[in-house]
Amino acid sequence: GGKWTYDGPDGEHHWSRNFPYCGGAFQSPINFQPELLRFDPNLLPIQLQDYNLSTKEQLTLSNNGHSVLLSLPSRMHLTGLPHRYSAAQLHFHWGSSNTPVGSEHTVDGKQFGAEMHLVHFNSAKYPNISTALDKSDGLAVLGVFIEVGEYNPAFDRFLKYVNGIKYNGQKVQVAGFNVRELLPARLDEYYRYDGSLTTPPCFPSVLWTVFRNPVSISLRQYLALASALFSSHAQEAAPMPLLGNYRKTQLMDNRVVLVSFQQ
Ligand SMILES: NS(=O)(=O)c1c(F)c(F)c(S(=O)(=O)CCO)c(N[C@H]2CCCc3ccccc32)c1F
Ligand SMILES: [Zn+2]
Repeated sequence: GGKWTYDGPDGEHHWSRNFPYCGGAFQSPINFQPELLRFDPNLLPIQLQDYNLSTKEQLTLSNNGHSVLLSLPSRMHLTGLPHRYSAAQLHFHWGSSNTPVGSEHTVDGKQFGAEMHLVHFNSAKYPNISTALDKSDGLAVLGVFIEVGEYNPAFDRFLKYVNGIKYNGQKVQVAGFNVRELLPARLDEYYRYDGSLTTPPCFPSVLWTVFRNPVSISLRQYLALASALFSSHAQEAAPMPLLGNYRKTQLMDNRVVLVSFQQ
């Protein structure tokens, strides 16, 4: 599909011209408004299978001009959801160096420093993510709020390589690690709703699970994301910093947000 950006003439208000679903219903992200939350006792703790990758495993860290992505082997998967969902990649959304707020989902209007997404596809029903992408039961994304605060050694497993992927199209190999360490302690406390990809093509195909509790990274780690990366290619004359790569919150369209926690 066509090129798209987060601001300017190809920014989010124009996405629906080339990507019709972006102007449709059940879009993400959303604001978690306390009065619209409903406790659901049937929401099970999320179970991570094979998340502890061997250091012999090689993962690809890449800059695709929209975010920084880490490829994940499909052997990694989730249970505790309506289907088995296999991992595909994780990526981030962040703000800028002088405005360290860039999460996509918000809680009662509060935006966090950044947000990590682990994209999975319904491997019980579809052979790969490409076939699952536009199916209503195709994807499950885990969202993790990130706060700027204490240093987080788990994030340095890959953040220390971002200088090798400063420009769009660049990739480096990083050693496998325990991806569980990137997630908050409580996998039983989360927001759950039906939504979409937050970037074009915006397919309404995502079962969202956003964990209640944020993780923290240091300001220096945050700046590795928010000041080291460019959306432009290396050889382009005018380098374009990759900043503010988050979509604004979308209409609820009569959706209810379920929560697995009570107080
Ligand atoms: N917030 S979000 O909705 O989770 C989300 C992003 F924000 C995001 F930027 C990406 S992207 O970097 O791939 C650039 C956009 O195509 C994705 N990719 C997904 C969907 C698109 C195709 C694809 C193919 C293989 C693996 C993952 C994906 C994404 F799902
Ligand atoms: Zn995302």
